[in-house]
Amino acid sequence: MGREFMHIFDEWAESYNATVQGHDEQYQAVFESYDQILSNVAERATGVTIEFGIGTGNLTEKLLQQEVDLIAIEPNKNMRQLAANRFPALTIHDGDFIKFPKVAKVDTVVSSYAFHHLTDDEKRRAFELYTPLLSRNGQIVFADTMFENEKKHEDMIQQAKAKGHLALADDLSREYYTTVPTMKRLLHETGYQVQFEQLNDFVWLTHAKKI
Ligand SMILES: C[S@@+](CC[C@H](N)C(=O)[O-])C[C@H]1O[C@@H](n2cnc3c(N)ncnc32)[C@H](O)[C@@H]1O
Repeated sequence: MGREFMHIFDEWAESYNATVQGHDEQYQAVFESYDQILSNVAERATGVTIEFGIGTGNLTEKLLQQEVDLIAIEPNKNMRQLAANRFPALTIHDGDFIKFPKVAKVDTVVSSYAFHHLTDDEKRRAFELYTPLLSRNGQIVFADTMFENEKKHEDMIQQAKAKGHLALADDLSREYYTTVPTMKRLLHETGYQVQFEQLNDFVWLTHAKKI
């Protein structure tokens, strides 16, 4: 579920790695410190780790280097193909944050730049699904665009418009970017304690531990 933005990735897959490297001016601030952001997520992963929305596999590569036991999930066919070419030995499952192959216990759930494709109700549903799957000290580690509050979200849309970054402004208005207080509430209500860290002007780290 939350697959309504697939057509964007059909188009974007081929040039995605150029975007994260800063070649698209509109998205430079979103992908500022991209490599460190992904390392920050990967370094926290232990044991059986499920990654949602692997895209071209940039976080995946770091997770494989750390030798976690990885289950890779990606709903977009073009992205899956690019990642499959990069990691021929890895099975990449067609799935999403909510519909994914049945798995036994998981120690870590990770994702980068993807959770905003779910509405807040779907985010809650995802956390509810992960709670029984996670082991006793299980954790969720996500890096994604979020905002301190709704006003900050609106300010960033206006700033993007003022800079002529209309594609970014559209994206920030269209997709389901949430706020830190909402994320905190959803996690508390579904059985987690959580800490947040801001990693650039857009991206926050969410590190939740099952209570
Ligand atoms: C911006 S890319 C991020 C890719 C990679 N994780 C990274 O950090 O570079 C977002 C990815 O999320 C995937 N995606 C979109 N909707 C999703 C959903 N509902 N569940 C899981 N992944 C989703 C897209 O297909 C795409 O590969």
